[in-house]
Amino acid sequence: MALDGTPLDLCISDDASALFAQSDVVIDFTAPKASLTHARLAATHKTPLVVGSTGFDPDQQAAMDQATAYIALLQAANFSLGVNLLHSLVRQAAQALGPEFDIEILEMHHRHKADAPSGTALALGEAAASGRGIDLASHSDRVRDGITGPRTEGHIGFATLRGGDVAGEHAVLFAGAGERITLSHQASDRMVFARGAVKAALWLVGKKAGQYDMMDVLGLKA
Ligand SMILES: NC(=O)C1=CN([C@@H]2O[C@H](COP(=O)(O)OP(=O)(O)OC[C@H]3O[C@@H](n4cnc5c(N)ncnc54)[C@H](OP(=O)(O)O)[C@@H]3O)[C@@H](O)[C@H]2O)C=CC1
Ligand SMILES: O=C(O)C1=N[C@H](C(=O)O)C[C@H](O)C1
Repeated sequence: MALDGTPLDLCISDDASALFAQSDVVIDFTAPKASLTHARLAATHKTPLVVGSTGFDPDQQAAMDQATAYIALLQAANFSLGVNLLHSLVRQAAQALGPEFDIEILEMHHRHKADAPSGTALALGEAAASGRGIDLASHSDRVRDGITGPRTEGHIGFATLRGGDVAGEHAVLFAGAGERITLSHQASDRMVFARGAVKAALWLVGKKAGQYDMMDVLGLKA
């Protein structure tokens, strides 16, 4: 029942298997281990699945990828229009500016966030690395502490802030000699993620098994 008394027609249950069996599509924003369980249930019931959870380690992500042989799986670290557009802008800037510009990615989230750097920061890192033509895993500095020495040339740096109720802020800095460009996005309301996820779920129904992301939904694929 909504606050104004309107019936919501929602069913709340702890039977995930029944949920997957009876749904046209499922949206999951939980945590990596739970999302893996849900991907297995989705594969069993052939139910399309939208996943927003972040913080998967490489083995967990590989297991998620395997599910795409059986179901339409749409996974995205960020369901806002702005961040998905930012991916394209970052790739373009990284390519145009070249290696004389150092790339640093800064993110801030609310005090409850479990994973760092955020999934969005890592995805923006992937976009920058692809614009640069480098592999992110072997060209990133995710933590700096103590006598670190000079910046490692060509690496992409990450910095993480946590506090309060910040919905999600990301900035990608391109720092060169005598000038700096910053591309940034601020989410001021977590509803942008919820609305994006519902849009993605409606888009995913009826799609063949495979891997999809928010760029597919928004028509932003290069
Ligand atoms: N892609 C995007 O656009 C966005 C992604 N996220 C990501 O979504 C995830 C959740 O974030 P957030 O909502 O802030 O986190 P919360 O901790 O507020 O919510 C997580 C929810 O998942 C539930 N949950 C955890 N494990 C299970 C399980 N095994 N079975 C069923 N439910 C489970 C929790 O239930 P309980 O409370 O009972 O433990 C809780 O309700 C994070 O990984 C976050 O980074 C968040 C916002 C946007
Ligand atoms: O945990 C959050 O809140 C968010 N998580 C996602 C991430 O890790 O990038 C997306 C958004 O920034 C909010």
